[in-house]
Formats: sequence, C-alpha cells, structure tokens
Amino acid sequence: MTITPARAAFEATVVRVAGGRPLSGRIPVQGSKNIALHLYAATLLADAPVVLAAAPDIIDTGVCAQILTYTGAHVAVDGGRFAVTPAAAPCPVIHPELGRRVRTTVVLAAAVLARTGQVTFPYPGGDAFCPRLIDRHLAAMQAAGAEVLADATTISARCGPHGVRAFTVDVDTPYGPSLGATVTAMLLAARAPGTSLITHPSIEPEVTETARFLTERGALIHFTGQGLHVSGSDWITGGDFTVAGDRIEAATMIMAAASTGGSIHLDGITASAFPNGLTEALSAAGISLTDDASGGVRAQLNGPLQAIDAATGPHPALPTDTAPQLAAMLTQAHGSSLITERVYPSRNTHIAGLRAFGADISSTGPVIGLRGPIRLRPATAAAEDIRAVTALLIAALAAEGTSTIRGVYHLRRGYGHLLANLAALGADITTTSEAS
Ligand SMILES: CC(=O)N[C@H]1[C@@H](OP(=O)(O)OP(=O)(O)OC[C@H]2O[C@@H](n3ccc(=O)[nH]c3=O)[C@H](O)[C@@H]2O)O[C@H](CO)[C@@H](O)[C@@H]1O
Ligand SMILES: C=C(OP(=O)(O)O)C(=O)O
Repeated sequence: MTITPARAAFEATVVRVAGGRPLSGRIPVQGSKNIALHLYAATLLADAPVVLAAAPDIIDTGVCAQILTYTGAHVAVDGGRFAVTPAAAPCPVIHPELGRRVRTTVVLAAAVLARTGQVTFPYPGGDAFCPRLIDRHLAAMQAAGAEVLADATTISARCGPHGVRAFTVDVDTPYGPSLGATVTAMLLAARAPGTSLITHPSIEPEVTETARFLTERGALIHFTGQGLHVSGSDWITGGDFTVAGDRIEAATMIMAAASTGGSIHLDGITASAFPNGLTEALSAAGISLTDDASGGVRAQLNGPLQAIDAATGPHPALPTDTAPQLAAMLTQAHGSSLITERVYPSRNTHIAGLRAFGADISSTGPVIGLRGPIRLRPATAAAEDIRAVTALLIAALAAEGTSTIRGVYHLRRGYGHLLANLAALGADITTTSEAS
C-alpha cells in the first residue's frame, strides 16, 4: 500500500503571499472536513456499498481511505466521490502508522469494534496544539462490553462472544460534551442489539449529520432531554449521502476577505449552517451573512471592522476551529478585542506567528487579547496546525508586501483548494518548493 504523502513531503513547500489586495468574488465551499472524517468511520458499519458525495480533497481523506482499505474495505476516491464497500468481516486493526495521523482513529476503531467485537488501534493524531484526551471514547467502548487495554503506543478493545451490547455512557468532559466520543458511542450503539443512551451528547453538526446518515440506513436515533437514544440495527443499508458544506472553511474565507476590506459570495453553504456564535461574532465585527436568491451566502463587510469580545464553546457557540482565523482578522479591527477559548484552553499556537507580522496580541490563560487596527508588516512565519496556518495566511493577505508561510502539510490536511479559492478572489499567492 502506498501511504498518502506524509509531512516530510511538504517540508520544502512554502506559500508566498503578496498581500494588501482586497479580495472579492464568488467561490465554492468544500464538503466539511470534520463531518466527512466522522462519516468515513460510519461507512464501516454498512452492509452494502456507500457513496459519499462532496468528500473534501484533503490529505485526511486519503489517510482515512487507506485506513478503511486496511480493514478490508474496497474504497475508491475520485473527484469528491468517496465510495466504500466495507468488508463483511473487517480486519480488526487500525493501521498503526496511518492511525497516528488523523484525529478520528478512535471513531474508526469504534466502527470496527461494533462490527467485529474487537479492535487494536494506535493513539490518534490530528493537530497537537494541546493535550486531546480520549477517556470518554474508551469509556463508551467499556460500556459497550469491551475490555480495554492500553500501553504506551497501542490500545486494544475486545468484547465477549456476542460482540457489543446496548449501554449507557456519559460523554461530558470539563470542557463540554465531547464531539468525538458522542460519535464513537453512537457507532457502537448503532450495531448493538437494544437501545443505548448517550447522556450529555454533543450536538455539533458532525454528530447530527452522522446520526442522519445512520438513521437513513436503519438505526433509530433521537435526542430527548435525557440524551441521545440509539436503537441498534443488525443491518445498516448503503446508498448515497452528501457531505454538508464546510462551515469552518467558509468562515476562514469570509475572515480572509474581510481582513482585506472585501466581501464575498460562497456557494455550497447556507446562512443557517453557520452556528449562532459564529454569526454573532461576525456580525459584531461588521460582517453580515445573507442567503442569496441565486444560491449560497453573501458575506458583506459593512464598514471598517470593529473589535469584539467572543468566546468559543460547544455548538452553537463560536467554534474553536475559527478562533485563530478570527484573531488574525481582528488585528484589522478598531479597538480592543478578546477571544476566550473554552474548548481547548491552551489552543494558542497562532500567537507567535501573528506577532511576527506585528500584531498586538497576547494571552492570559485561555483569553487572547488584541488591539487594532495594526498595519501588519510582511513576515516569514510557520505554523504547526491547520487553523494556525490559516491565521498566518490571513495576516499575510492583510500585510502590504510579500510574506512566506510554512506549514503546507497542515493546510492541506484541512483545506482542499483554499489557496486556489483565495487566488480566484484576487489574492496574489504562489506555492513553491524551496528545494528547487
Ligand atoms: C466540542 C468541540 O468543539 N469539539 C471540537 C474538537 O472535537 P474532538 O472530537 O476532536 O474533541 P472533543 O469534542 O472530543 O473534545 C472537546 C474537549 O473535551 C476534551 N475531551 C475529549 C474527549 C475525551 O474523551 N475527554 C476529554 O476530556 C478535549 O480534550 C477537549 O478539551 O476538536 C475539533 C478539532 O479542533 C473541533 O472540530 C471540534 O469542534
Ligand atoms: C484541529 C482540527 O482538526 P483535527 O481534529 O483533525 O486535528 C481542525 O479541524 O481544526
């Protein structure tokens, strides 16, 4: 098996941005990275072929396709179509090297456990901006009847001869309901005989879209005041399902445009797909979102950007995955802004990079403070995670002069065509290899 290009393949690649040009125009939004990653795991529960449409063209899609293939599934990825025929008896192993590259490894493992009653998997990867715990995922596996053993590199879970059983599990954490553990528990419950209860479930679109996928295929899933009730099915059908538009990519492009004084039109998403906390933060900063009669959403900048006070949190609050980009945009806002990070209190790897551009930004615990507007200067900067690298891109677009950004591996893990889309909006962006 040829492994999807790893980080080393992107080490010499840099993005050069000649900033200071206002961005405007109409561009498409990709299928949501984080919804797709959870759906890839859910496809393993199906007893017939599944085709996901609008799968994002990102590194993580390739890695997940290979993880599924390693379990014995037949997977074909082509032009946004992610077609999976799961194995009738999957190999109960998540490929150790590939599993260490994506965050949804435990969710993929839960799907295999639900099908086979056993699974061995590595600790998950994804962005390492701070510790990202998995205790609630493992608690769900144990509640479903698995004995879970973990050493420094590998986790194994094994059920008795009858496989997973119906269960009750609480997926709350000190930071709010766990998105990933809610999906892990839902996948286990979808194949367990009887009705399971997931208390304090996450209601992120990743959860509700995975629930919709499973409900359309035979599982009975509904939310009540008590939690998420899942009645398992011994037959999950296949068929087509479309990945919803990426609200984080959309927000990234809106903030990039607004940082340059521009307004844009996005296809493939509606205003209702933006969580209230995000719509409110954008509105307070001076950006309105409206559905357009011709389709898509118009993001209109109404006058100079204004400082805001915002806090991330579980859906429908401001998504943690938009906070770094928001910080970059707020360098151009009038006044003092505050962004409080409540999901990952130490998610602040973008601060040093933004300072390189001259941003007036500092952090006190989970609170990031900014003063603006700052006339950013071009810089050479690097980032080690998806949203931090896009924060740097936004700063580079706002700065007069040519900047150099490293971290293309991380960018390509989350965004399929962000650079091409920004160029279509008028950005002067080139990707080059420093080795050449
Ligand atoms: C609710 C939320 O916003 N989740 C975000 C989280 O999803 P992801 O599914 O990766 O993470 P969780 O939602 O599970 O984690 C939320 C919080 O709970 C903690 N935790 C999680 C699982 C667990 O077993 N124990 C535990 O303590 C995490 O460390 C974190 O502080 O990161 C993704 C990538 O940035 C984002 O796209 C998601 O929006
Ligand atoms: C941190 C992110 O993703 P992952 O969980 O894949 O690391 C993200 O999407 O911002």
